[in-house]
Amino acid sequence: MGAKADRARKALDAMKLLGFSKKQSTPVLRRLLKIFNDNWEPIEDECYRALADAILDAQDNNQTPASQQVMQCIASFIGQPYQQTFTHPYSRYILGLLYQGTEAAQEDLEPHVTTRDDRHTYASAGEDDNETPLVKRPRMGTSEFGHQLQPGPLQPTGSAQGASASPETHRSLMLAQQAADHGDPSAIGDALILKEPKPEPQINVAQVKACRDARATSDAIDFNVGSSGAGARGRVVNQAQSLDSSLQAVPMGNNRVVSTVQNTQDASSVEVDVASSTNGEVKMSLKCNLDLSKFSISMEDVFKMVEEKCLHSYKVLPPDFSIGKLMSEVCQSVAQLGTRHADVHSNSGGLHKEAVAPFVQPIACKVAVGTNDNGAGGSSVLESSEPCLQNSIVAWDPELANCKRRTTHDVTDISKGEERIRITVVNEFGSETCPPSFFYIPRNLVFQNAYVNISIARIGDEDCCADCSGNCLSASLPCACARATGGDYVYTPEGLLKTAFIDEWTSVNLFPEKHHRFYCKACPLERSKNEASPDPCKGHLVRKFVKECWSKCGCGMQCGNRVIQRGITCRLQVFFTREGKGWGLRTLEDLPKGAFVCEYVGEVLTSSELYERAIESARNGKHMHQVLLDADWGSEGVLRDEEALGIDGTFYGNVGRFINHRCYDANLVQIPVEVETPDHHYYHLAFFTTKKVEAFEELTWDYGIDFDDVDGPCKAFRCMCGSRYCRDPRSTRRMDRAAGRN
Ligand SMILES: C[S@@+](CC[C@H](N)C(=O)[O-])C[C@H]1O[C@@H](n2cnc3c(N)ncnc32)[C@H](O)[C@@H]1O
Repeated sequence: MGAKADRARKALDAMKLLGFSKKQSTPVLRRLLKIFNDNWEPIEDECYRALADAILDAQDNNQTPASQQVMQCIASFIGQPYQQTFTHPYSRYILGLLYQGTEAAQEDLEPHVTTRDDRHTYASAGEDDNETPLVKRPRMGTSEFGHQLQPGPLQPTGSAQGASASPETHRSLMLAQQAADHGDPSAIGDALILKEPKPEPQINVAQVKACRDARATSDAIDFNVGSSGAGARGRVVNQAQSLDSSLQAVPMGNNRVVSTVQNTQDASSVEVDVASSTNGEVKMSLKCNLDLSKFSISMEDVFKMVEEKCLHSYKVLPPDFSIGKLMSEVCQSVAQLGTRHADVHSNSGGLHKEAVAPFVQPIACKVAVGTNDNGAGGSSVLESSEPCLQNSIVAWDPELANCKRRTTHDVTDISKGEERIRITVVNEFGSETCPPSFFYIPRNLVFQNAYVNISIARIGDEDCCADCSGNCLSASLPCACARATGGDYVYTPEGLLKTAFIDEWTSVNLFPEKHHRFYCKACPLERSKNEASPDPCKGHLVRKFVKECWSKCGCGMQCGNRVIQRGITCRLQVFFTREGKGWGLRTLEDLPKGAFVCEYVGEVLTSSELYERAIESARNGKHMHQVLLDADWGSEGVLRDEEALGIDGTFYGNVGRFINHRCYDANLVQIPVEVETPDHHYYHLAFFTTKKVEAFEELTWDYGIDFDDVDGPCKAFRCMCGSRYCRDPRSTRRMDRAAGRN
């Protein structure tokens, strides 16, 4: 028996001991081997924990979709049997992708395929609830203050690859699951990080088994859901009664979508039918083979029962979860897809335009100009007498964002579809339904004078790996891009930043006094404050860079040395903090140490533009939210103004602008990442986790504020981070510490 077969046998034996059959374990093992490029170690680690987790995950995927829960509830109300015998279509889809190219793909999957549009259709039928972690993952445990807080150089804690194979494995699989939860098959490709993108399978309609033993009298349950999202009405009708005449059910491809939930073994089926009219109404109906003629069912009771069932199945749902809302969202999605469809048609000559539903407002809230809608809530943003620009965030005044323009936030996705994953907004404590106004941008934009020269010609051979192919991390020798980090890649094969690097960066940020500072001869910052006689430079921390492969490299987008350029992949939520810090950002899933969360994104400004904005805001008694890109100013000689850059997330930004400050033991660290430009005038500022973070924990970073600097021009907010190491002398934690109470 070959070594590989021997290892496979051992793995299957180990699974057998855990109660998993060979049939259950074999395809999952094949899949893991593919994910890990035939590397057995992460699979064998911790007594095959990754394999066991993956098998459980595959089983988890057999969740009951909400539409089917509705049918079950109705069946149970009228006392008819309802037997669930199907597989979750998305889990099937994930498996389809994971198994592609393997024998298992052909062996294990029934012919079930769906087109991109049909997946939307199915998602519309109540499957795609991105707002909530429908499948609660097992927690990985959090080590409190997981990294060193003692001054002094941090010791690398060993190779991250070996040290935490299991959580990393877990994360790969979680990402795949979450991608499927989101109905985003393209995300699955990335979740698998090292897999080549595969062509999508093709079929017309999402089909799953359902309603096995139901009687065949074809009744329909119609839900009239207001397109404004105001609520949901329902009634049960006989199939003979068709959709209201006001709602023209037009053929699929215009404004009607039909998703058949069908048992492939018998003829019974549940049909989800969504139609929209030209006056903006959207109507959804579920048709099932149940004899409802003798029963009068309250939709309220049905919804309540479905909600309870969802809670039972999915474990974690937001407090305001309701089937009514889910239905509303289905209707909005139909309308939005209809609008996109309209655009396509109008661009191609306006044909069919009249058949398309007008745009229906998303669940949204408008923020009025000039309202005193300070997202920072109870936190005291003290006003500065003088504009201030430091190496990190100084203070933030969301009101300032309001004074320029007013925008509308979609609380079901603050990114308005700009990110690959939806980012919801919730406020469990206050009356403000959404954060103050700003424009969401997923990537930095140059404001005006900043010199951001992205040019292929400027990238020399030494700054790219043109001869590479596929995934640089699996090459026998590190490519040229790894030279920037001492010839070693900073990422693990699972896409996590290695522990040694995180600890090093964290140390620089936490203990700047222990690290090298660069003092400019002619500091651009001081120059922008006073060109005629600038003050001496106050020093800039020298920070190490990550260098990712990019377009001039021969590798592909799936290369393991490309992480931040793929964008946000973890499930995030903007929420209102209870401590009075205003809005914050949290994760909805467990994250291992080293996970990329998001970039700090905003307008790229020159140091004098930043300063001008700071003056303007100080004049209004306001502060701004600016970060300097000064990590490598020391190697640049004398910088011209247009080369000394910073990022301002006040008016245009991404979720990074919601990350609050925490003294010392923050769970994120900001790291400079070079992607498109070899010089370090411009770079990306990326947030990675410094330790394991549990689902629903707030994400924080240490702004580096010196709270003791009471004489300086900048008056920091009163810190409410709650850390036992809080530096703010006004914080109760620090006062307690000073009094020897903790
Ligand atoms: C980058 S913004 C973070 C998002 C902000 N909380 C919001 O509502 O938009 C920074 C501002 O948040 C508030 N903030 C952040 N961390 C804080 C903390 N630890 N304690 C009190 N306020 C905090 C301060 O008003 C600060 O100026």
